Amino acid sequence: MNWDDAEAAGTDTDPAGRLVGADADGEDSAVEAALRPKDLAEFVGQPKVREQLDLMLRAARARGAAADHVLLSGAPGLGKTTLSMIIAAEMGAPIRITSGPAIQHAGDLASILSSLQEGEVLFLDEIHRMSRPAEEMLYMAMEDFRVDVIVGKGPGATAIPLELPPFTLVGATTRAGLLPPPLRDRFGFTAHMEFYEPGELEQVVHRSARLLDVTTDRDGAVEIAGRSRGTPRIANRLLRRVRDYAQVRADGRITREIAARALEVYEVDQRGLDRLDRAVLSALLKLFGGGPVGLSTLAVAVGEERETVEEVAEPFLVREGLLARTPRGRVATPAAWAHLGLAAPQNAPGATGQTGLFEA
Ligand SMILES: Nc1ncnc2c1ncn2[C@@H]1O[C@H](COP(=O)(O)OP(=O)(O)OP(=O)(O)O)[C@@H](O)[C@H]1O
Repeated sequence: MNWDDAEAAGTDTDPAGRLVGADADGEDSAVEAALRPKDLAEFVGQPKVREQLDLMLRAARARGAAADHVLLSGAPGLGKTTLSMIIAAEMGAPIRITSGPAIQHAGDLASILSSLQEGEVLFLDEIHRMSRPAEEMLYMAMEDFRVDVIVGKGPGATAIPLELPPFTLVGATTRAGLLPPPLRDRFGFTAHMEFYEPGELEQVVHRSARLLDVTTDRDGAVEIAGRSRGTPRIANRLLRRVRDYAQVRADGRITREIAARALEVYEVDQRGLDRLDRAVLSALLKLFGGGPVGLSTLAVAVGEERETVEEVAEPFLVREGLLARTPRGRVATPAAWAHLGLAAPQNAPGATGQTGLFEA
């Protein structure tokens, strides 16, 4: 598993209710629809993806043809579902939404494909989790707009070809590396969604605040954006919690001070680390002098499962440059000491003469 995959996989297992988890929770699903940008112009950030998609969609529209199949990869909460809806809206086409885990049999896919209208967008979330037979059926559907429906079983089984109307498949995955090359190659356009810059998240916060009818000044938005781990879904969720605080404990307006106080209550620090992230870092620094220490030992020290530390806390700590996974164990970087306000001892990893540790 490479680091990107680890980050993506990690967020799949976010404990329910984790304020800084990137997966959608029940409350998110309810409000996300209202906060989703409706067209490319409203979609914040990802300038390259936007420009490339814009060109592709304009050209398809001019030709009066269905757009090419699109593969969107990237961590949860970065806007893959939103973009798929925008693609449909820009093409003036209806959209059908399903996911890999929902398609366990080729027959499930055949019934969806055979009911598509001409030009319809089929959004297939978590496409890497589709069953093998369904995946193979999809190859032909994507390339030739045709599927073979197998009728009967054993030696008497026959394949009945079924023509499909031209459609656009938008596949989304957190794990592009897991897609078999024949599937990946059938997408005419592939986009990797990056984490958002603080300035972009600030725009997301302003936009959502407007839609939620809450007033935030510039510094308030900056404060929320800085704690949102590069992810619009988290920015929107933190905004909602700060709004609650502003309504109950202040006059309803969001300023830097209100945002900081609110997120202190919810234990999300200036860099977006929550209680679990800080517990891992704190154990690594205070109990093990910054490491190296084995994952199992670290997990016991924080009273969590090994998988929770590895898949939920570590990916973000690695991305932030606070923790490194080395062949000899987990190691805190000099930035970790600084973040927790501790002085690194002379012999801490990263101090003079110890740098080799960080080469994994
Ligand atoms: N570029 C953006 N501009 C403004 N809001 C955004 C942007 N990207 C995502 N959002 C908001 O973040 C929320 C999550 O986005 P979305 O559901 O599209 O993410 P996703 O990548 O599909 O996540 P998952 O992989 O969990 O399905 C939505 O409410 C959406 O409004």
